[in-house]
Amino acid sequence: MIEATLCFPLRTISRGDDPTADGDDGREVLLIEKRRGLGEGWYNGPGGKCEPGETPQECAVRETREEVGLDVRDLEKAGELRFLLDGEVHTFCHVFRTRSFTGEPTPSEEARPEWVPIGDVPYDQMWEDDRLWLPGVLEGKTVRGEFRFEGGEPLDEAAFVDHDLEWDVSF
Ligand SMILES: Nc1[nH]c(=O)nc2c1ncn2[C@H]1C[C@H](O)[C@@H](COP(=O)(O)OP(=O)(O)OP(=O)(O)O)O1
Repeated sequence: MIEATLCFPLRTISRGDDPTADGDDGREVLLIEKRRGLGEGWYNGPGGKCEPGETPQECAVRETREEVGLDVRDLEKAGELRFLLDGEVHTFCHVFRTRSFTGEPTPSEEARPEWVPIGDVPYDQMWEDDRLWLPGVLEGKTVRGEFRFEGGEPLDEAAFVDHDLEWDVSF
């Protein structure tokens, strides 16, 4: 089983009196377009696999720095997601969000970062499960979820079959 993390940096930008602004109040999330590894070509939060001896929080901080050059702090745990492949736990993923960070998002070999209004998150270019749990996470909720895939490795080519979700959990 792989233990992994995802981190969603959030900010609110001022849109002034822009009449074309939509209903997300200038709230944005930093997504990456993943350039290699699992989920290559899709959007996600920065993140990756935990290294031995590392806490999930430390992993999320390290991966965000490595992938997009942003130093995140004060991470808030927002979710625990279990991704099952053919009945076995493939990845256990800790999800964090934060409004505290320093630095400017910078592309790396692994990722191209992009600030996205939370109403414009490109769910059709993401893992199929994301549309089920990410909107709530971006609204400040906590979630525990299990997502079942079938069809063998790699996970990102397997079929998403079904899921269970529990909201407002404590960690
Ligand atoms: N079903 C799914 N939905 C989702 O949103 N993210 C998923 C997912 N399954 C895996 N992930 C994420 C969790 C984690 O951030 C990442 C793990 O992918 P990888 O194993 O390719 O990690 P990395 O590319 O960061 O590799 P390392 O740099 O070697 O850790 O994929």
